[in-house]
Parts: sequence; structure tokens; C-alpha cells
Amino acid sequence: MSLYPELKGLYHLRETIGSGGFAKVKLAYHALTGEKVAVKIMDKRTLGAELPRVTTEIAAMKELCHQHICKLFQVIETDTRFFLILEYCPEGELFDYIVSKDRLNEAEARIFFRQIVAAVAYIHDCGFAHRDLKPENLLLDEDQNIKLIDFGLCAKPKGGMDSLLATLCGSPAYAAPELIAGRQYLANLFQVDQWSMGVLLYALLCGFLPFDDENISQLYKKIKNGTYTSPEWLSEGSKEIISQLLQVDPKRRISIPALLKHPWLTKSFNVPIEWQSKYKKCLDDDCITELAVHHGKTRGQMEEQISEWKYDYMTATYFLLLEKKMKGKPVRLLSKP
Ligand SMILES: COc1cc(O)cc(Nc2ccc(C(=O)Nc3ccccc3)c(OCCC[NH3+])c2)c1
Repeated sequence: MSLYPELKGLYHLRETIGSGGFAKVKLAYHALTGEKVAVKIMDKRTLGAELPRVTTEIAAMKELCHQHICKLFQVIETDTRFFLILEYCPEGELFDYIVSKDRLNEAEARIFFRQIVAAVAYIHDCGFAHRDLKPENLLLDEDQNIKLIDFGLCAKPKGGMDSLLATLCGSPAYAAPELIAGRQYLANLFQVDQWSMGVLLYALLCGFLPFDDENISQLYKKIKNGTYTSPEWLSEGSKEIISQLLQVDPKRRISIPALLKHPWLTKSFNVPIEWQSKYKKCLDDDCITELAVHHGKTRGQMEEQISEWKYDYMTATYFLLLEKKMKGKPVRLLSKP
């Protein structure tokens, strides 16, 4: 008797590859494509007060589709559990990679950091702030590309910046002070990710954290004052970009647009960071055709069904066929249902 009957025939579960507070992550194979996935399993009974984080994360991930963000393929919810079917990132955590190499040289840190900035620029453009950027939340796929994970703490201010700015632009004379402050608050909400990226870049280049102390109140004092030291191996360029990110005053912190064309990040690439999603908005013909043939439907019927983006098994199968195509594998399903 399978431990998780909900997955029977859909996913073949294998070993546990991670377990944290409220979740266990297992390796699995998607039955119809044979592609590997990660399955994050959460028990509702132990989630308790954390439950809103899961619904926040699921809502956010359904809106995010980017080459440097771990993709959500399917959500299975039962009375007692959540199953998130996620993109497989076999090279593990960036954290472990840094530790294995002690610290990274500028060229390698630059490659990773360009991908991290691209992912953050994309989620900010979608109206989200991640708010929990750290090496443990940056995984590596089989090509050592960055995949941002864990959107449990992300925030999407209701309607995002636009609706709030529209209110202010519409009739600022009538806007309440907290709304004006809210605007600053909202902007700052997004700026928190820049600070975390400063800590990340420092960790990549140094192999340890800029602010660290066993005593938590000492640690908070260092962070609030923004006091950190730069090791002698850091170049002037590295020290400069880190200091522009680790500005205590969020208004003085470098913006994402400025970061995208920052000389330290464009050095030896000579092009600004291409942060937009590489996923096409339109559906992929080969995947639609294979799915239509497999399910004995017309292409039109298949397109209509996929376009509902229900994050059911059909959504997962479409995305995993697309993954196969992007990896140069045949766009084929493995067996009849
Ligand atoms: C949006 O993507 C998310 C959200 C989320 O809340 C959690 C995760 N967690 C993941 C996703 C994938 C893996 C994974 O593929 N790991 C892995 C695979 C093969 C070998 C080694 C690691 C994952 O791993 C968790 C353990 C990493 N230390 C977590 C994604």
C-alpha cells in the first residue's frame, strides 16, 4: 500500500533529498515523461500557523515563470497534505558550493550574481518581494544555473506598486499620510531584497558573512549600523558594489535598474543583465501536438485545456515536455494513460 496514494501512477517517489521544519522534499519521476522532479510534502496538521505561508507561496509561484526561479509544476492538496511538484535542482544549494570552494573568485561570483539579480529583477517586475534571499534558498540545476526557491515569505503588496502610486497620482491632496508613508514603505519593502543580495555577494566573495555574532543583540546592532569589514582580497570594484547594496538607508541603496547595468556586473560581459523571462508567453506547438495525440483530442481542445493553467497533472506534463524540448530531448510521452 503506497504511503501517498494521491501520487499513484502519476509520480514514482524515490529517496528524500531534503527535510526542514514543516516539509520533506523527495526525488520523484513524472510517470508520463520520465523526467525527474522534486516533491515537497507538507502535513497540514504540523503546519499550523505556517499554513498561510504555503498558500502565499503557491499563489506566488503560479505567477512566476523564469529561467532562474525553481518552477512549480503541480499542486496536489488533500485533507491532510500539500504536495508541491517542483523543478529538480540536482547540484544542491549554492551555500554548499561556496563552502566546498571556501570562497569564489570574482569571475565565478559574477556569473552567479548576474543570475540572482536577474531573478530578483523579474520577481520585483511581477510585483513580488522575496524577503528571504540567502544561499540556502538558491539551488543549482544540472548546468550549475541558479534556481531561486522558497517563496513562503514573499510579499505582494495588494495590487502592487502601480495601484498605490495611481492612488497617489490620482489625488495626492486627499491621500492620508500613512498612504504617502505606505509608498515609502512599499518601495522599502522591495529594497529589502537589495540588502540581502549585498549579504549574498559578500558571502560569495568572502566565504563568510558580513554581519555575524553569536549574541543576537550584537548582531542586530551591527546590521542596524551597517558595520562590516572588507577582507584585503576584495577588489575596489567588489567593495564598491557591496557598499552600494549594504546601505542602511533604503533610499540610498542601489536600485534594481542601476544594478542591471552596474560596471561590476557588466565587466567582461559588456551587456546589461537580460533579466526578462526566457519562457515564451505562447504555447509550444510540439508539446501541444504530443499531448493532443496522447489524449485523443484536437490541438484546439488541448490548447484550451492547457491555457487554464490549473497546475494539475496536465500542467505538469506540459511543462515537463517543454523541459525535455529545451534540453534537446524528444518531445514524447512515455506510455498510454
Ligand atoms: C519554488 O521552488 C521551491 C519552493 C520551495 O518552497 C521549495 C523548493 N525546494 C526544493 C526544490 C528542489 C530541490 C531539489 O531538486 N533538490 C535536490 C535534487 C537532487 C539532488 C540534491 C538536491 C530541493 O532540494 C532540497 C534539498 C536541498 N538541500 C528543494 C523549491
